[in-house]
Amino acid sequence: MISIDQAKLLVKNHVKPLLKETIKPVEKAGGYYLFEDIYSPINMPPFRQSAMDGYALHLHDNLTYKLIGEVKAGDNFKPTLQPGEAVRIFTGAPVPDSANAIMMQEKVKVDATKISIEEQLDEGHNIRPIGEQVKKGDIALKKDTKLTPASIGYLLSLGIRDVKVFKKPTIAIVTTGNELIEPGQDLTHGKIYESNSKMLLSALYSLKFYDVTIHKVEDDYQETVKTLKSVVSNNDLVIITGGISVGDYDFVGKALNELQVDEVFYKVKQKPGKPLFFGKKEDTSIFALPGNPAAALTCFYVYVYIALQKMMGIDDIELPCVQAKSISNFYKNGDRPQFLKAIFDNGHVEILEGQNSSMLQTFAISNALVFSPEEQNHFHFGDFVETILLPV
Ligand SMILES: Nc1nc2c(c(=O)[nH]1)N[C@H]1C(S)=C(S)[C@@H](COP(=O)(O)OP(=O)(O)OC[C@H]3O[C@@H](n4cnc5c(N)ncnc54)[C@H](O)[C@@H]3O)O[C@H]1N2
Ligand code: MOO
Repeated sequence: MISIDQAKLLVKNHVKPLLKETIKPVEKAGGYYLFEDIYSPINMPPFRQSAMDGYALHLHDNLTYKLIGEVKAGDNFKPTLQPGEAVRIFTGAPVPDSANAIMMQEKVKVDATKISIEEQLDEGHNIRPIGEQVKKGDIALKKDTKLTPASIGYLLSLGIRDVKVFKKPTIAIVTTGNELIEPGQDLTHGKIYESNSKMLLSALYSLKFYDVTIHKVEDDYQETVKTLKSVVSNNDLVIITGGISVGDYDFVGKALNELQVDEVFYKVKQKPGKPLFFGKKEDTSIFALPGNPAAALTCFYVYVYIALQKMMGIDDIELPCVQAKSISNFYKNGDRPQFLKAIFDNGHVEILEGQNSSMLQTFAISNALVFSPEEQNHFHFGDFVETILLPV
């Protein structure tokens, strides 16, 4: 059995960045990382733009101007202004070449075709220059930039419709067990509702990994081999739950062995999630998480998360961890280091009841996992504890 730190390091060392590219419509590229620098195809703004509703002026040394016309947003109208002339203008409208300042309308008195302004203006006042944000041909966004709603808006404002981004992994989730039935079916004796697959799917979606398929196998060796063979050869990442312990019907380990998946580790000294398996077959990473739902989700956040980040080429690859003040007393049984379901709030953390690896009831209201190291078997109210913040 290896330690948690050894297991994390093995995941970090064995998972390589995918470095594959794909082209996405900009609006569907949120959460992806740019595969290459993007050069701006246009100046932004593309023309001298008015920043205010008001009057565009050809400045002279007097506070009175002659009004000679109007330019609205969207107009392709280019009046020529002599010194001392003005046009009515609106926010976003193209400023005539011969106008060199805009006075906001609140500071203008209008008298038919004459206007007077309160004070002299500097050249360029309230005019957004051409290319103020980015110039045509300059780098708009650099390779490796993560696309956010703002960067998507920015790229669209430059007229860019598709972007080349790093491909995200293709992921298969596999559940195992004869006892599993779908919500909606009758709960006959001995059966339970299958929850791990969509719980993990939802965790993947919340991290913006969408290329995910779900596969279900019964506790049957041949069926397990057949399904695992197919998913291992067709995905970058395989996440199996259940069937990895030592029972007579736990076929996952044997099947992975038959498929010549290289075992990187099996069994980690931790609670929950002791029978965690991690292996590789060529470039595919394979995790077999324990079937117990809270153990499966904890292992997802602690280990699978690292693999996902590594595949995306991200260096800062663990979930954020802070020191928080415990508002609970906690006593640990046994010597395994433990991840504890908890609620973090403004520097304080409450360790919840129901820490058993089969229980989601308190995980359902958790937003953090408190780490209880091997050597520490209790926490008291007021102690500072290592707290992993979950992306929920
Ligand atoms: N003799 C031993 N028995 C067990 C050991 C051990 O060391 N020696 N370890 C225990 C620990 S710790 C864990 S964790 C479990 C892990 O077992 P498996 O990974 O083989 O998981 P299963 O037995 O298939 O399932 C465990 C539990 O979880 C439920 N389950 C499974 N899949 C789902 C799903 N998709 N949705 C909802 N619930 C699921 C399943 O019904 C079981 O109740 O082994 C211990 N045993
Ligand atoms: O390792 Mo298991 O997840 O403790 O129940």
